[in-house]
Amino acid sequence: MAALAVLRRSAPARLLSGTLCVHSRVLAPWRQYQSNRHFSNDKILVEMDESTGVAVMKMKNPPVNGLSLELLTEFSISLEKLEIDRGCRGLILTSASPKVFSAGLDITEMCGKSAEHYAAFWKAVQEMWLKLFGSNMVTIAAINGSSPAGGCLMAMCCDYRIMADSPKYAIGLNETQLGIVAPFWFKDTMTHTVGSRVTEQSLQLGQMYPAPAALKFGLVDQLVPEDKVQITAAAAMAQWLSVPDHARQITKPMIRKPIVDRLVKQREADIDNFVSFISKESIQKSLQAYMDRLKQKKQ
Ligand SMILES: CCCCCCCCCCCCC/C=C/C(=O)SCCNC(=O)CCNC(=O)[C@H](O)C(C)(C)COP(=O)(O)OP(=O)(O)OC[C@H]1O[C@@H](n2cnc3c(N)ncnc32)[C@H](O)[C@@H]1OP(=O)(O)O
Repeated sequence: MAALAVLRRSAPARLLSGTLCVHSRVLAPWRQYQSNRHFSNDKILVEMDESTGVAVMKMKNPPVNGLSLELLTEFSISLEKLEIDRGCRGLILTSASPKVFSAGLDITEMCGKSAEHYAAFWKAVQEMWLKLFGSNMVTIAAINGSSPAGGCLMAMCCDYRIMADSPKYAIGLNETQLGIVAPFWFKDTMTHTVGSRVTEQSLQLGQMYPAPAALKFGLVDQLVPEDKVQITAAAAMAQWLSVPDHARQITKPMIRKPIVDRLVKQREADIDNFVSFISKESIQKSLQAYMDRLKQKKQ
């Protein structure tokens, strides 16, 4: 068993993330974490149940859990801590705010900032994706509200998705509706989840799907009443964890490693693409107009 535990924390982590070098940097917080099984940053709350080996991670960036640079950074640090914790086998990702899982990338991080800021922000988005999509743990998204764009990306990174059964809540990659373009690794993640044809159509149209429609083509795996999302996620996790870790952990990268590697190989070029795209005056105008529409919706 000890050998298997080592396998869980070594080989697949190397295979998937390509970011093992950061482990040494997190040793100090990890020691702190050992004595305190709940930890909280400003934007991320983690509750670890030692009896089940399952951590519940809640995003808490009201009002809509916009994925800001701060949230993304805290997310990646927290996930890294769990990843190296031998007692943690599963992660349930959810929102501390009712009605919204995540509104996706915080648009204010992509408006009117410097090229250096855009580069740092995009690197944090990449890091979140590499860690979550490449995680060794069983990952389940408990989608307790709307989940556009980057929120949908996070949910798709997980192994299994449970969503609140309400037509009020929608999920999808709506980037083109903002006049922006989902990068290739967003597209790869959606293709991995629902296949090429649906992805092609969804991405071009920037389609948001109400929960019942999302279930029909497998963008989410299960719908349950809103107040049952967390308990259902815990039950699904127990089922996933009944599979021996070593077998599941060798299987997961068979599918995901080539997708992860594609971004790892061109991270810098992808950052350059993002910075040059987002800095264009026409794109800035589109984003500003979209933000104005969001605010007008309320009046
Ligand atoms: C050669 C070319 C190569 C191409 C290269 C490609 C390079 C890459 C290009 C760029 C790629 C970027 C990828 C982007 C991904 C994203 O995630 S973009 C974000 C998209 N998100 C959205 O569209 C969501 C918008 N929000 C909503 O739909 C709703 O807010 C909600 C989530 C459904 C919640 O609704 P409700 O509860 O009614 O809240 P609201 O009243 O609408 O909002 C409350 C306040 O929050 C603000 N807000 C909402 N979303 C965001 C956000 N994403 N970022 C920042 N702020 C947001 C909203 O404006 C309200 O603000 P106030 O009025 O000040 O209260």
